[in-house]
Amino acid sequence: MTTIAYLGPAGTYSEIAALRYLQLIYPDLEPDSSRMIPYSTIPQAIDAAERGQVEVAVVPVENSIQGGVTMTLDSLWQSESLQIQQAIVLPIAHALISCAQNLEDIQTVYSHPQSLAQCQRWLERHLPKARQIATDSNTDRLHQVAEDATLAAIASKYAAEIYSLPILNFPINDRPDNCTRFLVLGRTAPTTQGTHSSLAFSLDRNMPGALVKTLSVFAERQINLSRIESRPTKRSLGEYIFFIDIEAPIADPNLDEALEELKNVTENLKILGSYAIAVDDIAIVT
Ligand SMILES: O=C(O)C(=O)C[C@]1(C(=O)O)C=C[C@@H](O)C=C1
Repeated sequence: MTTIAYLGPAGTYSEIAALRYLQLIYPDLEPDSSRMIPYSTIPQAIDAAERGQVEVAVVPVENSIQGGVTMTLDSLWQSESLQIQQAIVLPIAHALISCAQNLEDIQTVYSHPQSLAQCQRWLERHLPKARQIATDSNTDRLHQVAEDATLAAIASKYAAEIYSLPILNFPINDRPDNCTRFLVLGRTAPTTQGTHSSLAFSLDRNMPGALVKTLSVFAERQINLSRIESRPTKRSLGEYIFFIDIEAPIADPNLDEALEELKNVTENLKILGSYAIAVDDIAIVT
């Protein structure tokens, strides 16, 4: 059975996405966490898959409110062997978890920066005086929250359930349609037939119109792009890596031709994978 790295400790949305992945690849088995290994940060989980300590890592890549998860994008660009095996989109409904009797008793709220940002307006309205402390994951401080009624954490209902902690408010995300896309990353090519592909490339900054040239390679062939996002190369100001999602499998001859042409107009081109997307309206554990 597949071993999976995810952002821990137990109870994160990444764990829920990993359980969903197990359900997709072993539809006849009850998904269980025994082959899932929690890591403290997203780069550590990705690194474990890159080194072969686990078969795959399940990591968040994009949220509908906050956009790209930069740590994941940077690790993907640096990776030498990982391919996207599968994408999973999950609804994200946050709970305010605390042993406090009233909101007024809460002095500190812990959560991952993405989750704090997804609840920003609710926090400003209901907990204007509480300190917001960013943590490596949503479930990082749940043991402390269990022992001190002045503390709260933002995490899933599933997390509250597995740590046996009370939920003070639910849902507290600013938008009801909040959702996050997760990627399953592994060293082998995916076994299922892909529907989408992802690429990343850097450009020669001295080539005028370089970005337009890359985009017209797709436009000329009627290939639909569903996302374009940039990250700094970190070499110098004004140099970027572009991440592109394409609504076509890599085996599509039209895309194959486009990729050949793309090699001439990019400095460094990486094919990140061709994969299927599972979109869930309701998470298996909400
Ligand atoms: O997996 C988790 O629970 C996390 O803490 C990470 C994370 C993220 O980085 O986007 C995952 C999903 C939600 O969008 C909020 C936080």
